[in-house]
Amino acid sequence: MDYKKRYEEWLSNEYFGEETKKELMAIRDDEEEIKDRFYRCLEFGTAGLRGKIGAGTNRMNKYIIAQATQGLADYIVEKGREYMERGVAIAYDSRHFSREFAKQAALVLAGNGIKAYLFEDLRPTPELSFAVRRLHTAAGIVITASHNPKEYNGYKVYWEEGSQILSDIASAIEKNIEKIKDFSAIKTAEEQTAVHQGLLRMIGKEIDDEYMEKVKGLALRDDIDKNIKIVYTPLNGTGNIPVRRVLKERGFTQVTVVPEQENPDPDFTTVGYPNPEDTKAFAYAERLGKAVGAEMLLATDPDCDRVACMVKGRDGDFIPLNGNQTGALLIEYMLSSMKEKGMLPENGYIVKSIVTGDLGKAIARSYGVETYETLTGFKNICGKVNELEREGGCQFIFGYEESIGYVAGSFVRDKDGVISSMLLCEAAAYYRSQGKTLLDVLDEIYRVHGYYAEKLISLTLEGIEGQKRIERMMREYRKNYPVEIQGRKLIRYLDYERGIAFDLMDQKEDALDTPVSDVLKYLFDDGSWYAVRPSGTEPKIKIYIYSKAATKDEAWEKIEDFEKMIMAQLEKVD
Ligand SMILES: O=P(O)(O)OC[C@H]1O[C@H](O)[C@H](O)[C@@H](O)[C@@H]1O
Repeated sequence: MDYKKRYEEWLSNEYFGEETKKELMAIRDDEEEIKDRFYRCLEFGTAGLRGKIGAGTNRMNKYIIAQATQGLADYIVEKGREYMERGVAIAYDSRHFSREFAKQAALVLAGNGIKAYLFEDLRPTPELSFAVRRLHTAAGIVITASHNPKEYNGYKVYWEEGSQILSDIASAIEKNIEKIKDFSAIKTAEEQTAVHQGLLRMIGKEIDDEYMEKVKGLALRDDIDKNIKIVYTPLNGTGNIPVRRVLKERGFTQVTVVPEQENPDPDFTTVGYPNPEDTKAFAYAERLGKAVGAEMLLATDPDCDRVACMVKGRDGDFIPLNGNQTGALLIEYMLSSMKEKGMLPENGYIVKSIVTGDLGKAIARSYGVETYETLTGFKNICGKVNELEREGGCQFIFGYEESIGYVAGSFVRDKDGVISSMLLCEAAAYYRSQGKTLLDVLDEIYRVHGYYAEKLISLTLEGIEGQKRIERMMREYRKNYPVEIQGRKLIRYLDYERGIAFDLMDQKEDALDTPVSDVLKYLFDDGSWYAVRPSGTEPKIKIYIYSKAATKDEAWEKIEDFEKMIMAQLEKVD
């Protein structure tokens, strides 16, 4: 169906309310806007459905939520009675309409005879993963757009092991969605009826308490200096209550929370783009940090599955740590503490993505710990954990990505900003008791393993035109890529879409055993490499550049050379 037909259908079908029709009537003469809202239906990307809030098939609204949930409900019904009774746990964040969308999803499930466990108020995404495992539900839903700007919302789906669905279930749900030709076929229960029939149950404190105990159970040491001064910002999202609570219960007495960003604010008034990967999100925390003499700043993203930190440097300024550096520090802290305490398993492993740097892997190897790699997305990282758990014989220690997502332990199958905030504070407090900051420890790591540098470049290209240009860039780059960069020679490239790895030395092609994904990765003879891929959560093309050298300057020189060459190549594509 073309976009115009979809638009007309939404205007004429009685299922769509007056508000929606009014919103759509207002864009009647704006062809571009109609096209943008209706040229496609939202699809499951890196982290579920994600889009701008508004009326249309390419937008997030209660109809799209109902439609997606009907698709999920059909999938659960196909699985049988037992799955329907086990039901679905639902959480939501602080965004516009998150609460309403969560309720809508619960009522569609109930309308299909599936039990819904709805959190009474906003909760971090990882707690939903915990709830799925704890309540033994068939599935889970979180209404969140993570760190996207305020105009966005999203819909993440979890399956019974507590991790986000992979492409097999996502395409089964998408097929079910396609079958819904008429929105009025979606079954929705009345709230009262759902409660009365035992199909809608509220959950809250009991899950919080158990989750908290589990998180604290991951603590590795108590010989730490808990007087470390920390400034924390939940960026107006869901982290405020759980992160504060875990730090308090672990005995950290000097935690100050940024007051302007403490409470939920769907407009993210003080931060704009609430992504702690971007150091601008730390502006308020930095100011407060200087005023109170903090040694470390922490920021969780709005659904609190990710955390970033900044550490006070020698001159008093706060220095940001990127996801690769924080991951490396957490690996070093965890593995060295486990080793010291005789807790390091012989068959332990960590998981990272193919675009995450190699320093964590080098550290893990030095402790005899294996590293597995997956495609981008925590669903893939935790999917690997699920798979290895089924096979048995090895023990998961830590999973992480360069995009500041980390998890430890086995009770949450997603990245967890609460767990990682606790571990980061613990690590910082432990090293403080030895007179070191996390920056000092990072330097020690570089001295032992070599200097690793990395740069992530994201080009934002919005709308249909942007999407097309990203497609063109990927298509062109696939055919035309540099084989030499300032004397460094390309030795191997991997094309995850075509499922091949090509070795330039012996001109040999191997098949990759990873699922198909639009990612290109180029490896050079000096150990440097880079990858190019479209983002699955934002209208961006992402370029990840990595180098390793004996010194910092040398490592950065390489990054700059690579950046110039890659960007020149990409910018040729208009
Ligand atoms: O690079 P993108 O496709 O935008 O994904 C960025 C991040 O999005 C979500 O948070 C996923 O759970 C992460 O695993 C992923 O790294």
